[in-house]
Amino acid sequence: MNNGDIAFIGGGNMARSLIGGLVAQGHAASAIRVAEPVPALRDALRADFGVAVFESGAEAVAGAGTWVLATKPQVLREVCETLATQARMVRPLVVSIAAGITTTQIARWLGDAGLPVVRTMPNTPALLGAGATGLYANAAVDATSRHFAETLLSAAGTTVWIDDEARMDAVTAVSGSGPAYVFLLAEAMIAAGMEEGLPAEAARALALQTVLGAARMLTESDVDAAELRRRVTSRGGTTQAAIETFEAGGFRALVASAIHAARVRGAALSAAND
Ligand SMILES: NC(=O)C1=CN([C@@H]2O[C@H](COP(=O)(O)OP(=O)(O)OC[C@H]3O[C@@H](n4cnc5c(N)ncnc54)[C@H](OP(=O)(O)O)[C@@H]3O)[C@@H](O)[C@H]2O)C=CC1
Ligand SMILES: O=C(O)[C@@H]1CCC=N1
Repeated sequence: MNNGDIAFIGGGNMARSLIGGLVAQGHAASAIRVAEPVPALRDALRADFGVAVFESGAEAVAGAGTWVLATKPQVLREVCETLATQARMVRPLVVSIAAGITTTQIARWLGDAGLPVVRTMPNTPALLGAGATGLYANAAVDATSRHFAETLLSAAGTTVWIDDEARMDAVTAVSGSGPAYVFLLAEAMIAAGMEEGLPAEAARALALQTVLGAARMLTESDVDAAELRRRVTSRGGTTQAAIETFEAGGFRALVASAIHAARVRGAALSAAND
């Protein structure tokens, strides 16, 4: 990696997933610096990945050419304003993973409207290198920094560039929050299997392998989701009974409403924390 050390501001769930992905891909742990106020999280990051940990952001960014903003959106303004003096001196490449917060807000809070900022939206499967990340670069990001940001997030899985920043809230709603939807489906399938008489362990083993196997079929074959679904659904059979129940209950509209609510919440986070 070029651009010097990478400083993470915030060492919580998502930063941990990204750091895990980077280290697993062979990125030098000694070149990763993390600011995290919670001592137990700092200790775990150091023990698990060998990264350098600090209590304050000011210490973590010293010598780092790339800053990854990984705190909650609600504290990001304060975090940026604390680092503004160093940002004006260093002019780092800033990579944000915060939901909702725009590149314009980040550059303004860091005290330099011309700062290169890449707004990204990863997801937690990054920990396994199986994440999906949408990226948007503001006009100040040059080709080298764009490539660097993509390399950094590639350690977490697949990357997709988004040209219009307004669409980043839709990325958040589909893939940023998306793992939770799949986990909810898995929870519901396990609970329903138990209600139908399966032992808990059997329900869990069968539901989880089904999610994994179906995800592999979706990604490893050329056949689209609708056709894969049709191939499971024998006319007059058990799947048809289940799918008709989903459709009658408004499953597609419910998914659309949930994803819309997430997108709207992303936009609201931007306004509420400005
Ligand atoms: N979780 C996910 O699946 C995804 C999250 N994101 C985004 O990632 C960001 C982080 O989310 P997530 O990891 O879930 O949240 P976490 O709360 O797990 O992590 C954020 C961490 O930052 C710490 N923190 C707070 N203030 C500071 C500060 N001034 N300097 C350094 N660290 C600080 C928090 O400590 P404390 O708890 O004491 O406040 C916390 O440990 C959010 O902006 C979110 O939108 C993006 C994609 C997916
Ligand atoms: O729930 C959230 O706000 C964050 C952003 C995407 C996933 N988790």
